[in-house]
Amino acid sequence: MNEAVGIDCESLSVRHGAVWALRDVTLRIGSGVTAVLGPNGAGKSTLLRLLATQCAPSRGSFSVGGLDPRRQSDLNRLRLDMGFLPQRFECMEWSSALRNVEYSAWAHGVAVPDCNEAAYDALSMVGLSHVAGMQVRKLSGGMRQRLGLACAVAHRPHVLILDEPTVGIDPRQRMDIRRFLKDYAAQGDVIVVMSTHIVDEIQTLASDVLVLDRGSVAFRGSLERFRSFGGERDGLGSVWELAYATVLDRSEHAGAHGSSPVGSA
Ligand SMILES: Nc1ncnc2c1ncn2[C@@H]1O[C@H](COP(=O)(O)OP(=O)(O)OP(=O)(O)O)[C@@H](O)[C@H]1O
Repeated sequence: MNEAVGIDCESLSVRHGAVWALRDVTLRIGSGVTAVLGPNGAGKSTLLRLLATQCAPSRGSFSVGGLDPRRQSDLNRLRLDMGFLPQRFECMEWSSALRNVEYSAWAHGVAVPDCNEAAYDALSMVGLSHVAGMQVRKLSGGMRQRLGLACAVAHRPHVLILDEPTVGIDPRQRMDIRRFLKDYAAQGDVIVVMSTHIVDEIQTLASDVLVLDRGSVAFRGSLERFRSFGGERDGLGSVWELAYATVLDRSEHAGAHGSSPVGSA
């Protein structure tokens, strides 16, 4: 995969009964880290699950580097080059952390003799080498989250889809994970799409920002452009939180008046 490669979404929509969890999302996600923000229920997890090929859209389509997941051969290739950390990470509770990561590496096409080294590398990357032999059920919540990240990256995918990867993790470990993700994305031909409610963490990590609101794109643009909505600090929130609030306010206003959302692309 090269620099020009990205994820192209065309009118992506997901409907659950009467609820449109995602509505006509058309955008391109390039290499680097794209942070996905939005209120509870905005459609972030739905979008990430779609991109991770865990579900199909009700309408619309997307492709990754020209691979169209509607074609079985493309889907197979795509899944081997993709890592996904879902919001609720499930794994083999009675097996060791190492076994779980080895399994994930193997399931993503790593040759059997290489799985052990790949798993150790991944555990080391997320700071879990010291619990490699421990049963997963004995890990703390934050350790589990990091294990999920290790499973997602063990096969060194070019596309990494992460649903709130830093939730429940203490501040120091959060910093380590941000550093890890930044380094991972800096390989140049890697696409990282991650959702977060910790708006401030995007400044150290993201190159691009996507804000969803009620299933639609409320903002899509560079980190710098997003920041320009932040104005001056008023003591209640950081410039990033203010930018987020401004974008959502404008999105609500635009929705109420039937005009285009802020900065959508
Ligand atoms: N399986 C489902 N059945 C019915 N409705 C669903 C289902 N999954 C999601 N939804 C609805 O779709 C909308 C988007 O949900 P989604 O989980 O994508 O939001 P989110 O932005 O990830 O929220 P959060 O920040 O709380 O994780 C919500 O209204 C949710 O209730």
